[in-house]
Amino acid sequence: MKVMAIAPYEGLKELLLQLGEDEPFDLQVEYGDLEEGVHLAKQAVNNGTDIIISRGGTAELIQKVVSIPVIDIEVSGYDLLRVLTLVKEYTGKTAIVGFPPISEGAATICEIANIELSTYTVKNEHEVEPTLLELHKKGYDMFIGDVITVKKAANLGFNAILITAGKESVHKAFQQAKKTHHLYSALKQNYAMARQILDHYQAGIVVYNRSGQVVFTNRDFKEKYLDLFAKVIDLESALQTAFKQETFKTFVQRAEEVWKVTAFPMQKDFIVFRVIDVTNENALTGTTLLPSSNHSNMASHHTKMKHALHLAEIYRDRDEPIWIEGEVGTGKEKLAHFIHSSSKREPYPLLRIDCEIVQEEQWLQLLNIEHPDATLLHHEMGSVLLKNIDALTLSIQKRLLRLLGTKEVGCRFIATSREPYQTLLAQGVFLEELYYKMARLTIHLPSLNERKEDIENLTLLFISKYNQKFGKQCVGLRQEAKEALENFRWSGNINQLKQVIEEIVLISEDPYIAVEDVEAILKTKRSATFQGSLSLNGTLEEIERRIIKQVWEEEGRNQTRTAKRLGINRTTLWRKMNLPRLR
Ligand SMILES: Nc1ncnc2c1ncn2[C@@H]1O[C@H](COP(=O)(O)OP(=O)(O)OP(=O)(O)O)[C@@H](O)[C@H]1O
Repeated sequence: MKVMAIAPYEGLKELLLQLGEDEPFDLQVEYGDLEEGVHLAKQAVNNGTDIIISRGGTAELIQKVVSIPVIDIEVSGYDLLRVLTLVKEYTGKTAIVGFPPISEGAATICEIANIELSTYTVKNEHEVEPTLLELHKKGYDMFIGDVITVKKAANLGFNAILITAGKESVHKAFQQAKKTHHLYSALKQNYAMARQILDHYQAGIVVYNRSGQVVFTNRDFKEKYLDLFAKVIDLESALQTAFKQETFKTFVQRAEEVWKVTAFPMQKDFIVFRVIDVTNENALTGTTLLPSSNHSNMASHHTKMKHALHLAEIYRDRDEPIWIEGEVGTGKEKLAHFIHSSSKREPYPLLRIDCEIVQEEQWLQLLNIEHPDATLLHHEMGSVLLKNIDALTLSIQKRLLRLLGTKEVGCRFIATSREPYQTLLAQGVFLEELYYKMARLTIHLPSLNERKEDIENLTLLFISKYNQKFGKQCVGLRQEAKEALENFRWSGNINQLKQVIEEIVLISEDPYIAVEDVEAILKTKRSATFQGSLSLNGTLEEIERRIIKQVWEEEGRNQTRTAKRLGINRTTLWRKMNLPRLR
């Protein structure tokens, strides 16, 4: 055991050296008062000292800055008795000025030994000087106290006697140092073991205090996450949430990596974060974590579309689920990305669940109420896009409803539906209760045929995109080409327009797209109709299925209009084509 004793006055250094000779530990003694003592203590810690011994104010200051045990050589009754006996015969007026342990102890001894002395208590260092001055005015000319009192009195030119430490006090401090070291060694060993376990733990561990300072990290965290963690996570709100809700769970997307983050409070003032890299874990088919991105190009000239964008801006920072309705390819998903990426949840990714693709068993994994780590429950801080929610089977709808009813789900839901909700409810294919839960805020997107005034701008946008892709230099559209696009019936909406422009840009040779190129491509789209090249091969059931699919595509994948055009009801349509999987 290595002990460093820091004596705030020279005499104590001598006593410590003398008594230390009989002790079994390795003792080094230095003289140093207050700040000087602190400086020595810091050096001692760096040199591998196990325990520090000091006295009074110096010990107190050292205790605040070092993380090893500091033993105070307390003022004992003997120390007081000695000094009181010394001044007993002094004829001037004497006062004892000190912190409570000194002043109260002295008062008791004076009473027992019948010594007439006044005692004054100070609560901190700054009170010493005014107290001395005040007492001096009252006629006191001798003061007794510890190093601080004596130094201040000397500075003011008053007489003062230091309460020095006696042998008993120093012996007691040595005993205490040995006991403390024994206890501290055991704790140190436990700590080292815990540290080793955490360093071999296959997850990054970091602990923050309330002010956002790191107080602990394990090896995995230091190696993999240290530089980026505070950048990819909104630390202030993460700490606030974890303190408030006792938990914080989220996924974080960083370039190609996906991290699963879980946090919880510890001992009131700290938050422990566990970070696991789940990039290579098998993602469920149909679910994707998408980083937030910039979607500034959604502007429109169309009144209804402008209204939809205005609503999106109002809704983005609210936590209620949003239901976006619109025909196939009208930009529902794009709007969902815009809402998420421009919201307060932007630091976290958007979990996209394609309800047409995700299978029943996968849903069980996503919605597993019994499992606290179920993906949906874990994505508390981000947004979840339920793409084409109208394709959910009733049994999954019931499970989702149950989950929403039993657990606090922290993520913000955005659902998109190709079918108008009135139809879904009237046909009984969607649970009314779930609809009202998921559609607390609603946005309707107009079809492209309704917003012809946007066709030109969208076309220019897509031209620039495909110029880049194919190395072309198209700079615009001829008037007739633009009119041809505006007069076309866009059953697949923006999605279809985008695909058409891709083909046009690819075949076009002129800087301005000619109407002939547009017509050539649009013709292929039109010819894919009933009368056109519909194959009559296969069984009657297969041909019927092909016809239904054709009409469904032409009607913008709208089940109601498809059913109406074919003269059958929606339930029959569902049964015949198992529509949700028809893509
Ligand atoms: N305002 C827009 N500006 C540019 N591109 C857009 C815009 N809106 C939609 N798109 C593009 O059109 C395509 C279809 O959009 P999106 O997937 O968002 O439609 P959707 O309504 O969700 O489709 P679905 O009905 O198939 O789910 C995407 O490639 C998207 O990038």
